[in-house]
Amino acid sequence: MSALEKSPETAGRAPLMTLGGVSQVFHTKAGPIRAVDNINLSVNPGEVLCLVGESGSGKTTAARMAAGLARPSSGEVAFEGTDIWALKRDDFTNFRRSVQYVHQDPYASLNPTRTIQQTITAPLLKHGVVKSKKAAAERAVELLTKVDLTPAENYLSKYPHQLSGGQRQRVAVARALTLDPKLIIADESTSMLDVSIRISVLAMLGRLRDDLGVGFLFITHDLAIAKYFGWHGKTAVMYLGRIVEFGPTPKIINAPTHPYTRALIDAIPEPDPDLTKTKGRESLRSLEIPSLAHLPSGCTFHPRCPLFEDGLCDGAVPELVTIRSGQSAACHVVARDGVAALDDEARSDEPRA
Ligand SMILES: Nc1ncnc2c1ncn2[C@@H]1O[C@H](COP(=O)(O)OP(=O)(O)OP(=O)(O)O)[C@@H](O)[C@H]1O
Repeated sequence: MSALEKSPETAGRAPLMTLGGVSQVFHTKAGPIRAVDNINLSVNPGEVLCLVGESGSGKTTAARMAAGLARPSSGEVAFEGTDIWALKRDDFTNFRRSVQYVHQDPYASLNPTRTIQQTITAPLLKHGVVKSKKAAAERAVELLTKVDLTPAENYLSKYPHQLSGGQRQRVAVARALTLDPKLIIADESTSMLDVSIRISVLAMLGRLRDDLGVGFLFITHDLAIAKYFGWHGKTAVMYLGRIVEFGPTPKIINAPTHPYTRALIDAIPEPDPDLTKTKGRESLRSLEIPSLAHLPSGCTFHPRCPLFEDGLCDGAVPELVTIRSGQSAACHVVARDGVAALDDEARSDEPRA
């Protein structure tokens, strides 16, 4: 199944969000760089889609296009079946209300001169969600309680600098909920927090995911976090602007079919250092990530890939094709030989050359 195909239960309904053949080119001093290259993705109502990849793989650029914060160089971003860049002004405003972006660094996104109450009530009043300041204050208390900032009254008069990182992130989530979004885009929203706080914020987000039925586009560089948050959803793995593997999260974690996904999974540390898996790293031909300004030909993973075959992998760009039910990968060797190619690699210490 390609990233755009619909599952039987959603067939006939437009996905909530679709990125169709979307690219983003930035013109830099080093020349044009294709930060996102022709990606296809969709999120259905209430579904979690995790976008995973190393730093610089294009996750934030893709997320900003999904949120309507940046216009793609080519391709279509559709919300509930309609191209967002063809929407009339009022409809675009409604779209922006329906899709809320929760940023990695809440300190940068919360206004330092506004109290928490002002932060939460401003969008409620601006968009006419409530009729009076009193109703807005009551709703602020409800929303702060929803994100586990209790008793909420203790937080209303505080400023962002008086809160911890975890508390600020909860305020950012509460603010995102003010306009009853249908989709929340959470961009590395726990990566700056200490581990124990990260887990409690993730647990809170997980509860909202289950209780509110909101769709999530969940961006992380950490497959372990995608596993935790998106187990019942789908995961797309990005590498240098392209999607290299897509499928249900349990399949991506337990039975990855792209050598890059396997390397990412092998790099997840085990709690016991003696058990730390490093095999994937060892079998990579190079640890260096190529520059977007000078991309390798063909499959851009080929200079690092343990399955590299001369003339095949450095030729054409591999398409994302179904490898097994519901799971697709962009790898010439796996597309040709099936997952047996990966088993061969596991049996051999020597990379193919
Ligand atoms: N406005 C811009 N102008 C030029 N280059 C940009 C711009 N925004 C992003 N890039 C480049 O595009 C590439 C992808 O960046 P992006 O932030 O989308 O990646 P990412 O996967 O989200 O990484 P990170 O996890 O570090 O945020 C990077 O090489 C980045 O330097």
